[in-house]
Amino acid sequence: MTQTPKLAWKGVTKRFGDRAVLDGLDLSVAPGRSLVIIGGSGQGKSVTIKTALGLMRPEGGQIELDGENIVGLPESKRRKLFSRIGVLFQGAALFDSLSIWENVAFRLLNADGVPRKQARERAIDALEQVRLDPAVADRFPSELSGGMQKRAGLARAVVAQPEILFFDEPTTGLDPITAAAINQLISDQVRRLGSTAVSITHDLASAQTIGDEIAMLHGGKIVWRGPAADLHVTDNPYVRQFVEGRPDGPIAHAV
Ligand SMILES: Nc1ncnc2c1ncn2[C@@H]1O[C@H](COP(=O)(O)OP(=O)(O)OP(=O)(O)O)[C@@H](O)[C@H]1O
Repeated sequence: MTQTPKLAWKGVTKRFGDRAVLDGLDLSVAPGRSLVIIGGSGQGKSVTIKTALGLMRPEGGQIELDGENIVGLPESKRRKLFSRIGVLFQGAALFDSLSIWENVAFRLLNADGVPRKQARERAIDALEQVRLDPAVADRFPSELSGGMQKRAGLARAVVAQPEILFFDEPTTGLDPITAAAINQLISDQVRRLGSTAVSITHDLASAQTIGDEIAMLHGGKIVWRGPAADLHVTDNPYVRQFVEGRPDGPIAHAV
């Protein structure tokens, strides 16, 4: 018997005006696996994640978590579902007016009703997991470098030990060395928690560090999927053009 995927998009369609950004998207990720979605700008990578988070509602298809459709869940059920999910948004998305520990513990304090003292301890543990000094806990986001903010965002994503982690362009705006450190931390945390991970990135080095598997989204569908190591050997024309950064090829003709 085949294993039920942790998360699956089944025939998902999402339109904006006349354009179907997702056009019958079929994609799934098995429990404990890390899937990275690559693809050109505007191809619907963020929309794919937003539909799974319930931030955008698809017009067609199903999105299944552990085999159960989660499209159109009422708010109370959606909130419950969120307690099983951690997200690192592009730009870390920390609240400027909250200290770092309050940012990291936001969900514990505001959704899970964890007392402040205990929430602070858990936040500091999570900061240590991402190699941030406990002294950072009482500082504010504006006092941290971009790389440290990403680490704090990662600590917030993992603090409640989620079953599923989403990473939206986790290394955008970082220098290559800091980006490599963040990729390694992401990979370590996903493995430590045994979580299922879905990431989107433009950065191929990032895709190969954090992904067991890579899927390429183009024209609202997955045009290639394979083990991360195959990215550089597949002869799929979409992947070849993307990896080699060539302006000519099926991607240029399709847009
Ligand atoms: N709320 C919205 N209203 C209208 N159009 C939208 C909305 N959100 C996304 N789109 C459109 O959907 C398409 C896909 O957007 P999306 O952000 O998912 O692309 P992406 O693959 O993540 O691109 P990038 O790599 O540039 O971030 C784009 O053409 C975008 O303009």
